[in-house]
Amino acid sequence: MADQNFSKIPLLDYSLTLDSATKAQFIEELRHALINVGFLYLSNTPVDEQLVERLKSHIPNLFALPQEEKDKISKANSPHFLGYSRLGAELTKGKTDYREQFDIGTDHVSRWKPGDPDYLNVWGPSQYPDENLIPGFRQTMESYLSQVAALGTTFITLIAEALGLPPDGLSRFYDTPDRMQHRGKVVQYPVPSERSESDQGVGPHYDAGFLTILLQASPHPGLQVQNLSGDWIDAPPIPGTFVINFGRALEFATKGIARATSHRVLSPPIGSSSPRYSVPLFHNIALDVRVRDPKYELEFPPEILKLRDERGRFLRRTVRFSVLLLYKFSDVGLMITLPHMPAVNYSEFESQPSGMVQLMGRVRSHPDVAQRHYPALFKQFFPDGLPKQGFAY
Ligand SMILES: O=C(O)CCC(=O)C(=O)O
Ligand SMILES: [Fe+2]
Repeated sequence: MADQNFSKIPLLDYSLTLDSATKAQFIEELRHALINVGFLYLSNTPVDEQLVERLKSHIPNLFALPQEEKDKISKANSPHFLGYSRLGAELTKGKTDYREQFDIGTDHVSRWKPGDPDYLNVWGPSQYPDENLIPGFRQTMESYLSQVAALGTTFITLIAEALGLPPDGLSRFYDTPDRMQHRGKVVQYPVPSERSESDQGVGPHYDAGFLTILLQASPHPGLQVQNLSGDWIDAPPIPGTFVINFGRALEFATKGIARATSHRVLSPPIGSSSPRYSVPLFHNIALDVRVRDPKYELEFPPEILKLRDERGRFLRRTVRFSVLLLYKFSDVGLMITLPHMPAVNYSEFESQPSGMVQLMGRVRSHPDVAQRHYPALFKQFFPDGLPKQGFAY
C-alpha cells in the first residue's frame, strides 16, 4: 500500500489523461493524492505557458502601482469582495498575515436582485487598475483565469473517476458555466523587516471549496503542507507546474474520502532580495448547493470507502490527538482575541448553502466591506463594531 503519511507532494502528469493507454495510471495516482495527501503538483496542463509567463511578468508592476491607484479599486467598493486589500489587513489564527492582494474573479454578472438572498451577490464583476498604468494586464489576467477555470472543470471529472464515480458524478454541484464564477487572487508576500516578529505569510488553514489551482509565480519556497503526523512538508515551486489542493466542501461532499489538508505560507527570509508571488484560483461550486443535503448525496464503491477507512484508522492511531489540539488552540486563540467571533473550520457546510458559506467567510475577512454592503450580517458577526483586522481563514 502507498505510504499514507506523506513526506513529498506527488507530481502528476496531466498529459497521461489524454491517452486511454495511460489514463488509468493517472487516475490511480490522483486517487492516492485525494485520499492520503490532499495536495499534488500537476505538469503538462493545457494552460498556455506563454500566457503564464506574461502574467508573471505583470505581477511586480501590479504591486508597484502607486498606493492611491491600488486604493481606487479597494475591496470596500465591491459588494462582491473583489478588489485590492492592503498589507496586514487579515489575521489567521490570531496572527497578522503579511500579504497584499488583488482578488479578481472570472467574468461574471451578478444575478442578485433586491429581495434575493444576500449570498447570490457574493459573485459579480471584478475591478481592474487603470489600463494605461499597466497595459495588457487585464486581458492577460482574464485569459489566465478562464484557462485555469476550464482546467478545473475538466479536473472535476477526473476527481469523480478517481473516486469510483462516472466522469459527470460531481456535476450536480455545478450550475451552467454562465452561472458560475471562480475566484482568483494575485498575492504578494513581502520580505519582512529586521524588526518583524513573525514569518507568517498566511497562517495554517484549510481552503473552503472543492479545489484550488495555485500558480507559484516566483521561485521562492515558503508554501508548506501538513502531513498526517502534523509535520510541515515543503511544497517549493516546480517550474511548469500548478499546485492543486482540495478544500473542505469536497471533503464534506465525499464523506471524508477526499482530504482537505492544512497548509501555510512562510514569508521570504529576512534579507531576501524580492517578494514571493502567487496566484491561487479557488474553483467554486454553485451558490445554492447545500453539500450535505440528501439530494446531493453520493454513493461510493466499497473499495473507495475502504481506502478512506484505512487512512482514518491510521489517522486516529497516530495523530488524532494533534489534529484535535490544532482545532482547540485555534478556538482558544480566537476566544482570547475576540470573544464573539465564531471559529471557522467550514463546518457551516453542514447546513448552509455554499454561497452563504462563501459570504460568511468574506464577512469575516473584510469586516469593513461587510459593514458597508451587508450591515445586518456585519452586526451578527461583529456586535461590538469594526475590528482592526479581518480574518483570512
Ligand atoms: O500563496 C500561496 O502559495 C498559497 C495561498 C493560500 O493557501 C491561500 O490563499 O489559500
Ligand atoms: Fe490556501
